[in-house]
Amino acid sequence: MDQDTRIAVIGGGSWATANIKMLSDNREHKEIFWWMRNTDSIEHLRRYRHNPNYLSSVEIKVPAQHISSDLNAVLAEANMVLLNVPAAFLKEVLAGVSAESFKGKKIISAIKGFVPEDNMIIGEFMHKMYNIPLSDIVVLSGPCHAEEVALEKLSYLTIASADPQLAARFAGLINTRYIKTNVSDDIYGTEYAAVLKNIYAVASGICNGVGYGDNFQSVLISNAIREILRFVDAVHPIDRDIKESAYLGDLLVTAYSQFSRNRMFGNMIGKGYTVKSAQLEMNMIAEGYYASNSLHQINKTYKVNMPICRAVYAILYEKHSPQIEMKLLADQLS
Ligand SMILES: NC(=O)C1=CN([C@@H]2O[C@H](COP(=O)(O)OP(=O)(O)OC[C@H]3O[C@@H](n4cnc5c(N)ncnc54)[C@H](OP(=O)(O)O)[C@@H]3O)[C@@H](O)[C@H]2O)C=CC1
Ligand SMILES: O=C(CO)COP(=O)(O)O
Repeated sequence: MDQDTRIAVIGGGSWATANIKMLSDNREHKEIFWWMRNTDSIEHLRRYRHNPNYLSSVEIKVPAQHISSDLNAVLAEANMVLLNVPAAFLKEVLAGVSAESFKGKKIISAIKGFVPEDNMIIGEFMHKMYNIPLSDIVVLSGPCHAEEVALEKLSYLTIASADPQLAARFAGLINTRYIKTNVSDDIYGTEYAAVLKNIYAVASGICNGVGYGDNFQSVLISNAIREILRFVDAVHPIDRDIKESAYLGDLLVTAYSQFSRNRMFGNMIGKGYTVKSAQLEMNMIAEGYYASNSLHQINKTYKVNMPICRAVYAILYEKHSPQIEMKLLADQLS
């Protein structure tokens, strides 16, 4: 791979802002370009060097002329593309982009969600829709919340690719004093686990919202990791240790953290908010809501026993009572 790194970050939310910070703080030479849809935010960033709406304390060091709402222009500058828009909007954002625009570029997905209409993880979607070779795809996963990156709290990222050299190369571009990196070749398992844990974080929030305590939550989460293992083993059976940070760690941080949007969203649902009112209240993305529906569709093929995901789907999409569903679920956990 050429060492001249020109990386485009696509997305303007919290995690994109955190990724910009990590890439900027990392010492390896690189040029960074940034696409976001919000032109007011771009103006603000150019003048004041802070993203007005997400992680606004973070100082942005990307040159003003490298920040743009013209996606094709930003892609044209880059040889690496870090995708970071919520999965539900990825197709819409990429609507005017051809496979040619991605040709020869390395694609890093920092998204933790399914493309809704296609029910595909992002790596699979980019491979199938844009002909990106699997060996040019990198999955960037946690456990890591954007808010703690802003505070420079020590965090670990997992970087998965079928090409170990590419994974190591990207790790070398993002590690810093406060970011350590693990590399993995489990692109499917890393991505599926990162998407599924959002559904369990919603479940964790729902339980809290309806009044269950820490004792029950620990049982819920130990059952959740078994569900994740059953699912990833069914979809992509390889030898993996589910206790590694990319799987168990990401589940734990999202299910327990004060910063988790999925948990926050679930908590509101448990307290009786409708999906719409919870989404409006948050003003941030809870991927677990969309993932719940896609997982329900995907699992019609695999038929994995996933009672927690089934309960979350019933609450979010079939309008079942959170109290009753959680009571029914409690009888199935051990
Ligand atoms: N936050 C985190 O700690 C982490 C997040 N991730 C993942 O990163 C991805 C992005 O999440 P995150 O940055 O946190 O998101 P945020 O909730 O911080 O921000 C939401 C983003 O979505 C954009 N958006 C909202 N509606 C639309 C739309 N209709 N079309 C296009 N874009 C839209 C917003 O743009 P605008 O401001 O213009 O409305 C904004 O950039 C998700 O897959 C998430 O799971 C992964 C690891 C950690
Ligand atoms: O993926 C995350 C942490 O690893 C972020 O989770 P939330 O979207 O629930 O905040």
